[in-house]
Amino acid sequence: MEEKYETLKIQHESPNSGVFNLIINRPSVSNALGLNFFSEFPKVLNALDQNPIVAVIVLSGSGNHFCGGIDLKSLAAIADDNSGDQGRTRERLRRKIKLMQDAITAIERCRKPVIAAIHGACLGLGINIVTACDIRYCTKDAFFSVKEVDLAITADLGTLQRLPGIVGFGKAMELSLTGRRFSGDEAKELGLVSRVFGSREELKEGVRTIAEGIGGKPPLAVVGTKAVLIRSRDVNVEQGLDYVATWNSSMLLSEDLTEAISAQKQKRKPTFAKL
Ligand SMILES: CC/C=C\C=C\CC(=O)SCCNC(=O)CCNC(=O)[C@H](O)C(C)(C)COP(=O)(O)OP(=O)(O)OC[C@H]1O[C@@H](n2cnc3c(N)ncnc32)[C@H](O)[C@@H]1OP(=O)(O)O
Repeated sequence: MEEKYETLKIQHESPNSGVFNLIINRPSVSNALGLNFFSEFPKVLNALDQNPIVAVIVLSGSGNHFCGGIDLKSLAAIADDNSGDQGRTRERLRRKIKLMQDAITAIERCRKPVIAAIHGACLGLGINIVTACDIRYCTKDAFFSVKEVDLAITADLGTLQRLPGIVGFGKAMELSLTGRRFSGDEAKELGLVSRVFGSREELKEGVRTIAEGIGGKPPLAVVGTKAVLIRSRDVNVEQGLDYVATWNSSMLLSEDLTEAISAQKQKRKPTFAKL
């Protein structure tokens, strides 16, 4: 994790903390992201996932905005490939889109919770990213837009699949067809974010406290809750219950369980081994 990245920065909250800040780091272009983001992001998330010190990841943006969307300069490079036969050209583009989708889905594949802390603009690609996150918070001055439709793009990196489950089908349709801007307060009303903070400092501090809280919980139960909720979203109740039965039949009996129960009885703070 010492590696340098072009689009991202990693900060450990403090030496004793399980919270790591993953920061989108292209402030000079409002954190607009090009192709290199899609190769760096899943690599970094996987490294954080595999690192036992990491309990929770907080995703934020440097500079004035969370994410100004796809880098409009690189959008042309993604789509502008007309070499060779049409079939092969289209198949190449399909593969590129699938790789970009996988980069966003890496958030869900990461076992550790990923919390989005959003300030300023969260546009297009930004919405694809935050809808894949496990929890979202924002500042009062944050603004959002499912902007793809205005650029003649059918959003293809997850917004149309994940947003309806978060805000409801009708609202997702309205936001995606109009591409209209909406505020942090409306995002809260819609259920897109869980809480709105008055300033960026308050967002940072509030999210850090929440992340530290989750980071202090039994790690097996935290990763289990994320895995089972995401799985249950995509299958029916019976299949979801079957999945959690199998999950718990292999992971319920753990030292975490003994420690959690003892600590509660003894009215002390529990300590858990890292994952
Ligand atoms: C296969 C397809 C996959 C994914 C597709 C995703 C679709 C999308 O993401 S759609 C959304 C695309 N984004 C936009 O349309 C946003 C355009 N930008 C803005 O609206 C504004 O710049 C802003 C983000 C709201 C920021 O406004 P402000 O704070 O007033 O700063 P500016 O002076 O406007 O911008 C500063 C600097 O950033 C550059 N920039 C902003 N956004 C982008 C972008 N998306 N791509 C490239 N560059 C961007 C802007 O040009 C400025 O740079 P200068 O060098 O100073 O010009």
